[in-house]
Amino acid sequence: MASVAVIGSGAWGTTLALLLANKGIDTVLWEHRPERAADMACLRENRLFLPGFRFPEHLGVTADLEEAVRHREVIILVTPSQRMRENARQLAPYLERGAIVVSASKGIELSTLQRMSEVLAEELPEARARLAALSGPNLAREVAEGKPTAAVVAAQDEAIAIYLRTLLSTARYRVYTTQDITGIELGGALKNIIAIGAGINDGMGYGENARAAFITRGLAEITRLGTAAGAHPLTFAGLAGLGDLVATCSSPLSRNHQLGRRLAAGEKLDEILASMHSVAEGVYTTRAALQLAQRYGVEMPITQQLALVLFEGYDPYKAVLELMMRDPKGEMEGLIEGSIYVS
Ligand SMILES: NC(=O)C1=CN([C@@H]2O[C@H](COP(=O)(O)OP(=O)(O)OC[C@H]3O[C@@H](n4cnc5c(N)ncnc54)[C@H](O)[C@@H]3O)[C@@H](O)[C@H]2O)C=CC1
Ligand SMILES: O=C(CO)COP(=O)(O)O
Repeated sequence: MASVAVIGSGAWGTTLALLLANKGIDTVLWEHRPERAADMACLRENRLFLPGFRFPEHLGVTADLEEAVRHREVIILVTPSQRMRENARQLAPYLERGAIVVSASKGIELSTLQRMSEVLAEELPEARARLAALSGPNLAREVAEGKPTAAVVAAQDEAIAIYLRTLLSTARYRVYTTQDITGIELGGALKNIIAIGAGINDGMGYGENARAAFITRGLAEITRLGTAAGAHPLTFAGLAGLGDLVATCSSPLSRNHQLGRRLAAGEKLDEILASMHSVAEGVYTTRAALQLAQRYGVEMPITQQLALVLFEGYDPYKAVLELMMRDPKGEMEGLIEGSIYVS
C-alpha cells in the first residue's frame, strides 16, 4: 500500500491527509511551523483550519521535511501557490526515486507566470514524468464532513492518473481522470478571480441573474485564456472549470468569495488580507492572469475590472456598470467561429 506525504497543513492539505488516513493509508502531514506541528500532533486535530476533525491513527504530523518525504511513494503539495517553489526546492533532496508528485494547489506563480506543475517540473526534474494535479469543486470543509464530492486528477502519464484516482477515491469522493494538466490547473486557478467577483456581486445585493452572468461570462474568459495557453476547451466545461466556478461563486465557504463580499462592504484589500489566516489565491491570480492575457492577446474584461477594484480602490458599482456598458458582442466571440457566430 502507498505511503503518502501531504505538504501543507491548511484546510485543504489537512482534509486530503484525513481522507487518505481514514482509508487506512499511511499518511504524514507536514506543517512548516514546528510549534503548530507539535500542537497538531498533541491535540490530534488541526484546531486552526479544521477544528473537530480528529486525526486517525494512520495520520502522522511533522515539521521535519526529510521525515515527511523520505520513503514516500506519493507527495501531495498543498501550499499557497507563491510558496510552492520554495517548498519543492527544500524537499528535493529527500524525494524517493520513482515518487509521484501531485499539486493540489490552485494558483499561478506571479514571478514566472508558471502553473504549479511547471514550477514542480523545474524544481523536481527527476519527477518530471510523474507529475500530476488535483482540481475540482472541493470546498475543504464539505469534503472533510464527508459530503459527496467529485474531483479530477490530471497526469500526462495515464497510468499515473489512474493510480491516483484509485488512491484518492472513496464512496464520498469520486475522482475522474484526464491528461489535460494545463486545463485543470488553469481552471482551478482562474476560477478564484471570478469567485472574488461573485462575492462582490453578492455583497452588493445584485442577485442571482448577475451571479449567473458572472459565472458564465467568467467561464468564457477562462476558456479563452486557457485554450490560448494550450488547454483543451472542453476541460473548462468540466469539474475544474464550470464545476469549481459554481461551487466557489455560490458558497460562503470560499475564501475568495468571502474576500469579495468584504470588499463590497467597503473594507480595504490590505486590511482583509492582514486579517485572514487563509490564502485567497485569486488576488495573486488576478495579476498573473492579466499578464498572461497580454502574452496571448486574449480579452479578459472581468479580470481587468476586478484588478481595478482590488489594486486601484475602484468603486465596484462603477466596475459592474463598465462591464455592462461594453461594446455589444457575439456570445461566443473569441471562442468559436462558424454558423452560430454573430459579431
Ligand atoms: N481550502 C480549500 O477548500 C481548497 C484549497 N485549495 C488550494 O490549496 C492551497 C492551500 O490552501 P489551504 O490548504 O486551504 O490553505 P489555508 O489557506 O487553509 O492555509 C494556508 C496554509 O499555508 C501554510 N503556509 C503559509 N506559508 C507557508 C510556507 N512558506 N510554506 C509552507 N506552508 C505555508 C500555512 O501554514 C497554512 O497551513 C491553495 O492553493 C488553495 O487554493 C484547493 C482546493 C480546496
Ligand atoms: O478551490 C476551492 C474549492 O474548490 C476553495 O476555494 P477558496 O480558496 O476560495 O476557499
